[in-house]
Amino acid sequence: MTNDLSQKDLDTLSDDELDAYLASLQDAHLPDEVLGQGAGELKSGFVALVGRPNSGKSTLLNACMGEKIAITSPVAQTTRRRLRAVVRRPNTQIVIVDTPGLHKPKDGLGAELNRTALGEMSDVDVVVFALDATAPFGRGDAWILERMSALSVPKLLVITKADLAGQDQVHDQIQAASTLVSFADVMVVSAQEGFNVEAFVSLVASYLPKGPAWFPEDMDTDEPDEMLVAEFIREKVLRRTKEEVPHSVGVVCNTLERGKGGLVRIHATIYVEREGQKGILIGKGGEMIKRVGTDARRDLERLFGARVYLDLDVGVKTRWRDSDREIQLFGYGADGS
Ligand SMILES: Nc1nc2c(ncn2[C@@H]2O[C@H](COP(=O)(O)OP(=O)(O)OP(=O)(O)O)[C@@H](O)[C@H]2O)c(=O)[nH]1
Repeated sequence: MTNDLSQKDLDTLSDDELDAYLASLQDAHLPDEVLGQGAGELKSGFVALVGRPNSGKSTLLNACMGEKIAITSPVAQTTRRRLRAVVRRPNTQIVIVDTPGLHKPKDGLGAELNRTALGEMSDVDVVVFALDATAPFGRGDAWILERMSALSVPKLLVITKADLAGQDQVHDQIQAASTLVSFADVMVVSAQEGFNVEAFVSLVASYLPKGPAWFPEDMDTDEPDEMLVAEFIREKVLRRTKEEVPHSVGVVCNTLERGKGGLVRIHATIYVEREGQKGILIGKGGEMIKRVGTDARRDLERLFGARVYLDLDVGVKTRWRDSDREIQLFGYGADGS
């Protein structure tokens, strides 16, 4: 089909012909390296990491990236947004989509996180089920696998935290999961020790189609800087506080400015649900909030490769986890935007 049809010609095309014409135009404007010509054909696509909370999804994503993009913690439901990050290897671009852990929801936030994770499964080229080698296989896992079994894309099983488990445990997990889903492949990894991480990347890549580079060379994630900042700060709160405080925390990055000499100035507010939690988070003489700030600044300086001035304050938003509006304002769940 010719590349310069007039509007009149376009009006005469069927839907299929119009699709083909638009695709040919798009290809004509893409550079060779994007189309996978020249340097060799590119394999690329989207891969969803799903599983129960705490199964090690975000840690595995970071290990594949070789840098920290996703926040991790021992607190279940650490991940509250779908996060896309690009793992690059020669002639390969894998967009890994980290999703919130699927669980039985106790509030509006939990329900939204589940919706997000389930939604991502249906819109990718490959789905990877992350199963913690050390956590007893349970109804939660079975529930996720039932949903996965209906998908027509390749399904992979990754057994995580191999450094903590014996061979029998790993074997039992593989058996239990494989009775519910016919996996195209299985891989056992320890993201913490770097065991089989590269093999996992190669395995995933082998299931990707040939395609365009979905992300530009200099972009590792489509997550806005403000959101990464808010999440990095939230991670430090999760790691420093206990009991009900971690789940009640939401963080907003109010301003982020790059100043003279590369200094990045950030002002963020950490919200909790009750005055008592606010007291815990500030701590005696402001000790706790200072620690959170110091921890977060260290990570943020690594992220931006620049000095960071971090100004934190603490606010209260009563029962925000049951308010759809507040959940959206924080940017949690949904399509991650
Ligand atoms: N020993 C060991 N611990 C790990 C490994 N991978 C993850 N963990 C730990 O397991 C905990 C949960 O890891 P995350 O990566 O946050 O798990 P997640 O699946 O993203 O969790 P959610 O955000 O709740 O869905 C953290 O404390 C990690 O340090 C591993 O390979 N070995």
